[in-house]
Amino acid sequence: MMISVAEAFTHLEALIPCMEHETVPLRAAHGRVLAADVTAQRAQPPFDGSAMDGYAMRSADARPGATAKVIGESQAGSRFAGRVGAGEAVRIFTGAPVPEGTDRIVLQEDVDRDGDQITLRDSLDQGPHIRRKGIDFDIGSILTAPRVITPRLIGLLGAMNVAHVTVARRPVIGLIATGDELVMPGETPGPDQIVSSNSLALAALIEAAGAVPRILPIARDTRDSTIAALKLAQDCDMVVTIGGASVGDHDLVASSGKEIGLTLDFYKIAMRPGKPLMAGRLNNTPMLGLPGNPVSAMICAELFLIPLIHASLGLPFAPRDRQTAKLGAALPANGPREHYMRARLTGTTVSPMSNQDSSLLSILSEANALIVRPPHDPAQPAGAPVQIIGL
Ligand SMILES: Nc1nc2c(c(=O)[nH]1)N[C@H]1C(S)=C(S)[C@@H](COP(=O)(O)OP(=O)(O)OC[C@H]3O[C@@H](n4cnc5c(N)ncnc54)[C@H](O)[C@@H]3O)O[C@H]1N2
Ligand code: MOO
Repeated sequence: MMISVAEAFTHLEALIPCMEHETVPLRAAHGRVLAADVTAQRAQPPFDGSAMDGYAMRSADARPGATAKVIGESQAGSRFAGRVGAGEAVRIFTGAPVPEGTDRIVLQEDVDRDGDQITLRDSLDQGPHIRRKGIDFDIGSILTAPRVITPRLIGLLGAMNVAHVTVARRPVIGLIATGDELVMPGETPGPDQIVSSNSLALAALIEAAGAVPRILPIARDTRDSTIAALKLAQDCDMVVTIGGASVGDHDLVASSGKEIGLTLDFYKIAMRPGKPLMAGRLNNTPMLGLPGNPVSAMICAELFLIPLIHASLGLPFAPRDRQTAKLGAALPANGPREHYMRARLTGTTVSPMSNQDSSLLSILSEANALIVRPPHDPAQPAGAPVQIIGL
């Protein structure tokens, strides 16, 4: 019995690998998921600072035509130590601490200087061009987990002087391709063989999602070879098989796996492509069995494996985001399976690719979106709204 895509997603929640935490230097934290809240070790800026190059004065003195005596200099990294009184100014540069007694920076463009005397021009602006202490963040402010550590976040954490962060360990995903027809990428295929391109594509997808792929030896179409490969995967955080999922005489993943402790939560979903998807546990290790067709494998990985990886890292377990777009061409009625059609999104219009066969990698690589069609969706005219998932 086929279950729906939504039901499959619900089943998968119980299979999310549970990752422990580790501490890494901030420099190595890009792309990781923050696992514990972080406290700012300092305020930013740590003092009232100038936002411009100019002169620090009392705002009461900053009038067109006024004059002031320059009594010192404040530069970034080295402040003016004294106090500034009425009729006085301090030469100041962007990022420098604002001297005591001043509350306003006058731009150097608005000043004529003669020795240690300045005269303010008529073009004076409102100012004050001062960045108050802690305006960006205060000492002790909390950055909450979980969140993905982006380059922008690394900048923020660096400014907080947080040198190490606690992150979820990256799950190791064992990848097992199955089939006598496959050779490892880079080897020379025989006349009836093909390259296991799925292994490479899935490894890249897994890496991009924040996990560590481990490409295991190809399982040949025998019980012994399939069992041997599955056993190699048992110390991974999750095992992903490719192919051998359907009903053919040589589709051995489920039958061989069961001999060594594989229990399936589901097998077959009402989805196109991806019907023979299966999921369960190989003893304690979560297992996802992808169909072998290259497009089916990639789309199932996009829809199910990426959310599983994200959730294992501590992010919410959620289906891929969907948007609405306008159909660029009419579509016939859909069959009983939820159809994920390879498509090209241009602006707000999405057009299905001409051939939806689940073996076509060239079409998959040209696509930048999937149109999601519900089971039994009636025919749709061009211009109708449809749901899409970005690729
Ligand atoms: N009688 C039926 N036949 C099939 C059904 C069905 O319901 N009844 N379902 C079809 C559907 S839908 C799919 S999807 C495929 C999936 O089958 P498997 O998961 O068992 O995949 P394989 O048979 O092993 O391979 C299918 C196809 O993909 C190529 N392949 C496999 N692994 C790789 C790899 N690592 N890299 C690149 N290409 C790979 C393989 O050579 C085959 O061409 O079953 C249909 N059949
Ligand atoms: O469901 Mo299969 O994945 O279409 O080719």
